[in-house]
Amino acid sequence: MNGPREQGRPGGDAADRALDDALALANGPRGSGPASRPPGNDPLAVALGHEPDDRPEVRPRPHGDTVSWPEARRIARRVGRRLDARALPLGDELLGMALARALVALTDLPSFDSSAMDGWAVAGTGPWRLKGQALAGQRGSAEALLGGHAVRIATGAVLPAGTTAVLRSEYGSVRSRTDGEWLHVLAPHPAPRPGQEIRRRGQECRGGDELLPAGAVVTPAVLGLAAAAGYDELTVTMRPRVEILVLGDELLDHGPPRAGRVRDALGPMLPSWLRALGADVTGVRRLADDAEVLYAAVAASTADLVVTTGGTAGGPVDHVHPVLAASGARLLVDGVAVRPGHPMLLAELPAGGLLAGLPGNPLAAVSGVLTLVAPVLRTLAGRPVPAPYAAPLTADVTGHPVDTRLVPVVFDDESAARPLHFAGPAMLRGLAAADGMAVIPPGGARAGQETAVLDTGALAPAWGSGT
Ligand SMILES: Nc1nc2c(c(=O)[nH]1)N[C@H]1C(S)=C(S)[C@@H](COP(=O)(O)OP(=O)(O)OC[C@H]3O[C@@H](n4cnc5c(N)ncnc54)[C@H](O)[C@@H]3O)O[C@H]1N2
Ligand code: MOO
Repeated sequence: MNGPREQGRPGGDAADRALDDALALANGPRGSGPASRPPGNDPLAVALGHEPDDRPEVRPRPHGDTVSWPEARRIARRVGRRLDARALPLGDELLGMALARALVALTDLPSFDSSAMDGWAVAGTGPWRLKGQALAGQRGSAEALLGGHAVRIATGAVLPAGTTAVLRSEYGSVRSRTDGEWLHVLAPHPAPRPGQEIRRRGQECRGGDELLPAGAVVTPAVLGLAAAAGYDELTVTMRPRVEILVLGDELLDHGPPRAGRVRDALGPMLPSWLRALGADVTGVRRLADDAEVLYAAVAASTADLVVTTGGTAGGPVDHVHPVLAASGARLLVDGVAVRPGHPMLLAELPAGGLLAGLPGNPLAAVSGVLTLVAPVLRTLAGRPVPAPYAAPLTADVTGHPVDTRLVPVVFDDESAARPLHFAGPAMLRGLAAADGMAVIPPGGARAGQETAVLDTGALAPAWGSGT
């Protein structure tokens, strides 16, 4: 606040003070936590399957019993349990993890009265006899400042007892006289008010105050706050361990598509996407279209969530359903009324892990990430349900008669959502240019209609809230 243009500006300090007071008080003593859970009657939250839900356990579904898109999201949110918590040292590894316990202030912050400016700590009215100096990091002087005395002081230095105000350096001048150095207020600045430029102990919080609630996602700012508050480690919910199995004999891992074969688009895309949603991706394996190979891979996996791609439909080499049946898995979602992506599924494996079966068409697989994988990961990782986001559409979007559609959109200058072309189930061209996926209800949506938009993570860093 005291940049070069502020220097010597009469009245500038009053403006600074008003702003400082406003900033200190803006969020009240509780601060602002992560997005609070949307209330149960918020239609947008209901449309996204976000509303609070205390129904009993999710039941297995008969084969092929398609559920609505919001219901699939609700089921996915409720099937897993929050993973164990662990204390980890303050560092990058924590980014994107959720606090398992509230972050509670260990001490008052600031923990001592200090100077907010470089200048002089003064006691009483001036001119002041000047003696000594106090620097940041030094223990406070044992000697109290007497009335009519001043000491040179640096920003952040402990305030000597007896200080009534700090005069910032650009507002004062020191004159040498035979009886020593004397500090005067430089005209036209007023004499400092009692308490001026003093950073009081406990201004930001008192020891024991909740700085952030449990569930808050660790961001760079949270790391900074935790360090400032004196933490060396944070107790966070473990990242869900995810194994990705990419199925399909037709897939190539290098060079252009050729001879009836296509490049694997999901192996390169899914790991970073799932990491951005809080997962620890333990492996990505390409598997042949062979039921025994898939059975063995699923049986051997110790991941919290196995994600398969391809093989969910009823084609001659679509082995996901038969392998799940042979494994004794419980199908929790078997088909969702959404385009693209309707053959997606979610199952509980006998050993307790979960399996999300994503369709092979690449945009359909992304639909499965947004519908099933993101809510499952959020629950396992203890992350809060993000606040729903809606934007008006710039154009009519044709709907499916009974299914929800997910359509890639880009935000225009007015933050309206413009539907993109090249949004077929096998295409990624629209998605790659998109800011998010609009949720088009059955029957379609008109231009100007407020529509929920899911974050597709184009700009979201690894600690982003996900969808
Ligand atoms: N008789 C029916 N056939 C299909 C139906 C249906 O309801 N009845 N649904 C269609 C829909 S919709 C989808 S989506 C797909 C889902 O099929 P699968 O999950 O079994 O996927 P695959 O058959 O293995 O592959 C579909 C398509 O995607 C290509 N693919 C697969 N993996 C990748 C990858 N990693 N990278 C790029 N492309 C990939 C694959 O080559 C196929 O072209 O079923 C429809 N059929
Ligand atoms: O589920 Mo498929 O989505 O339309 O390609």
